[in-house]
Order: sequence, then C-alpha cells, then structure tokens
Amino acid sequence: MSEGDSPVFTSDDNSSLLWSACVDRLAQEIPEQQFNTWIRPLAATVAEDASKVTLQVANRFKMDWIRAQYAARITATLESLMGRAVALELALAPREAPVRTTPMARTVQDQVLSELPDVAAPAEPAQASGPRSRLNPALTFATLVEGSANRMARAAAMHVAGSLGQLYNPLFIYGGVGLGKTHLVHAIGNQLLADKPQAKVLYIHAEQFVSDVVKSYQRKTFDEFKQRYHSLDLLLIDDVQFFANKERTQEEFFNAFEALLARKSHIVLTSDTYPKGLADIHERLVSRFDSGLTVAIEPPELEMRVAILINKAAAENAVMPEEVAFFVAKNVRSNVRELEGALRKILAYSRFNQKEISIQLARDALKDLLSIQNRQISVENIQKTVADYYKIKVADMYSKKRPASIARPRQIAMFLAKELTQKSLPEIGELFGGRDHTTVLHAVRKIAAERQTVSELNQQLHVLEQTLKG
Ligand SMILES: Nc1ncnc2c1ncn2[C@@H]1O[C@H](COP(=O)(O)OP(=O)(O)OP(=O)(O)O)[C@@H](O)[C@H]1O
Repeated sequence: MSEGDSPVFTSDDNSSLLWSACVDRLAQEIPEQQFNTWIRPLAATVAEDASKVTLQVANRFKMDWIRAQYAARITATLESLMGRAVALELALAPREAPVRTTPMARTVQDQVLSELPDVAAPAEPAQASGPRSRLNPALTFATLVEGSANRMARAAAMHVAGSLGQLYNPLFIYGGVGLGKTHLVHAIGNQLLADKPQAKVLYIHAEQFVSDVVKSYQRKTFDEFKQRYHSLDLLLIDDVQFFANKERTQEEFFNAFEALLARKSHIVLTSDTYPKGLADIHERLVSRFDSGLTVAIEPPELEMRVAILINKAAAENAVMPEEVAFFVAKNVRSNVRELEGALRKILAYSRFNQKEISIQLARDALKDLLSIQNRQISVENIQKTVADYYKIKVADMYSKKRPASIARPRQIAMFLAKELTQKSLPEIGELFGGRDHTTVLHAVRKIAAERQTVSELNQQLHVLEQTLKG
C-alpha cells in the first residue's frame, strides 16, 4: 500500500464493489490497449470478507502473462483500496456453456463459428473448445440508443444487415474507446441471423484473428483456416488497429478480404482511428479498408448520454430520475463505457444502502470519479500531451517556427487550453512563447470551426481531451 493512501473500503462494504473499484483504478493507470486486452475481460470472485480475490482467466497463456505482468499491481491496488492484505488467486475459467436462453440466442449459437483456443494455450484437440457463440445476443439495434453521435454509423450498419454484400462494403466504423463500435457490429450480426438464420457469420476481435493466423502457421493448417474465413457471408472484425506490425496476419487478412469480396460477402471492420490514421498497416490494406464506407462514431452528446443512462437503468429494473441522469451525464462525458461504470456504482450504492437514487446519492457513489474530473488541467500538460500526440517537440509550442506540421498542433493546443482551463486569451498567448491574444483567438476559432466539419480532427481532439481528462 503506498504511503498516503487511505483505505476506501471496509470489510463491511459490498465485496463485489471492490473488484469494480480496482478495475476503475487500473483503467487510469494501465495503457488503454493493455487494459482492454488483459484486465477488462477478467471476471472476479471476491471472498465475503474481501480477504481474497480470485480472477477467472480464459487460458493458461493468459494466466501466465497476467501473473507475470499484472498480478503485483492488481494486488497492490486491491490492498490500497482495502487498507489491508488481500490474497490474489488466478484460476482457469470453466469453458463457457452454450447460450440457450431464447430462440434468438439458439439461432445465433447454431450459426456462428466456433472460437479456437489462443495460440499459446497448451495444445488441445480442436473440437475441445466446442462451438461457442461469438455474437452477444444482448447487443442489438434495439438496445443501442440512437443520437446524432452514432446516427450515420447506425444507419449504415442497418443497411448492411438488411442488404448484405451490396452497398458499403467494407463498412469501416471508427471511434474512440467505449463509444459503441463493438455493440454496433454485434447488432449487425444479430440482425442478419434473425432475418436469415442460415447465414454464416463470424464476429472476431482482431487479436483473436492474429492468434488464429499464428496457430494455423504453427500447425500448418492453413487450408482449414482459409476454409473457415473465406466461406463466410459476413465477417465482423473488431479493433483492426491490432494488426499493426503483424506482417503475416496482414497478408492473411488481405487474402481473406479479397476472397470475401469476390464472393460478395460483407466485411465490417472497427478501429480506434480512420483508415489513413492507422499506424504500421500496409498501404494496400489501408486502401481496401477505405474502399467502401467509412463512418465515425462520435462521443455521445448530453441528451444521448441521459437517454443511455435511463435506458440502462430501466434494463436493470431501476428507476433513474431524469435530474439524476442529467447530473451524471454532465459529469461523465467521455464515453458510454464510463457511463455504464458510473451507473453500476450508483445502482450498487443504492441497493447496498437501501436508498432511492437521488443526486446526493449519485454524488456520494461517484465521489472518486468526480474528484478526478475536477482535477486541474494545466496549459503545460496540454502542450506536452499535444506535442507527444503529434510527435513534435514540446519546445515547438513556444517556438516561432511556422511549418504546418508544427503550427497546427500548436493551434490545437491553444484551442484545448481555452477549452479546458480557466486561462484568458492573453495568459494563454504568454504561455505559448509570448504570442498576442489575437493569435490565440484566431487559433481557437479556426479549430472550433473545423471540428464541426472535419471528423478526423474531431476524432483527434476527442482522443486528446480523453487523455487530458484522465
Ligand atoms: N448508443 C449506445 N446505446 C446503448 N449502449 C451503448 C451505446 N454505445 C455504447 N454502448 C454500450 O457501451 C459499452 C461500450 O461499448 P462498446 O464495447 O461497443 O465500445 P467500443 O467502441 O467497441 O469500445 P472499444 O474500442 O474499447 O472496444 C457497451 O456495453 C455498449 O453496449
């Protein structure tokens, strides 16, 4: 436990909250990609007195990796939350049972392809993993709240589900983390299978595709691999930025891509950035990605965040009064996953304390989160973050250099300084190498106007804002 930390939980607290608080804290400390890959999928069982936390891990490879890379940090976080020792145990998760709840789930279960074990997992007979749905039946168009942030992406997705292999092929959906990309691609698959139960659909995360390529390479089973991927009607592939620097994977994906388009199958891809913004991916693949329709999902606007909170609370059989939803939505702005996290905390807090949901209760439940939000953002921090992002020197923020590669990030930093700090235009000008306040005003107006029309800029600003707000 680090010095100065005071325990956040007592053993009387609802022990399941402990893991969710631990995950929230790790999300702030561990780089996003690593967090999403290794920490987010973990399921935890917490002993009643919170003296032990058992994490369920999908396979032995992941278990070894988590033990080596993250176990110490997870333990330290748990102990700092509890203010006393917490034992951490890693256990292999039981294989998931087939989903057999609704007719819809059965259809999906029967149609989608099976998941293969991870590349570094101990060799198991292929059939040992058994058929397993790769589509989550809960992620449908019906449960996806519509707003101006996702209207175009949603309309394109519905079109694809309704007329496969025709327009918008491939459909490339990009946006920041937790904005609903995965939800949307599952919705396409679920809709297609509801309409055409015979369709061959596969949802796969790009990392799993990488594993599949490596495994077929090791086992020399490329024919099976091709058979599996090249015969689909719809391939939904999530987070293709994970293909960066994976030469062999990119080649195999390119082959699959060509084969699928040739047979008029549909491909839907998601990524955290637009195709040309992808790093370390071959140009020929990038140009394929961009050859259909590319649509962005933006961060949800206030009214959409309110609607999401009210809908999700209702799905949990809870009533969230509108004024509370507005309070939460005003304070949790970055993405839907964070909104869900906030809602979970409020619901748990309300159930645990047996109190109705009110603004005061939300304030108490979100104490940690709100204090982080109120953290001061400095102009220096903005300059450093923007310089890192655009790979220029921090010194160029104050320099007189004018090439566009430097002047533009500088203008972006000025815009963010105005947006995220209380500083006046002259004060900002001073902090940018003694520039006149009219220069700052020009930059602020220019970036604000462009943001409305250039979605790539908007996307970059969103990433920067998220990074700065923590
Ligand atoms: N418009 C929406 N309506 C309802 N729920 C939503 C909406 N957008 C996102 N969500 C929910 O928010 C959570 C995060 O969404 P999702 O996993 O699809 O994000 P993502 O963009 O794929 O994120 P990442 O890039 O981190 O994978 C999910 O539980 C999803 O169901």
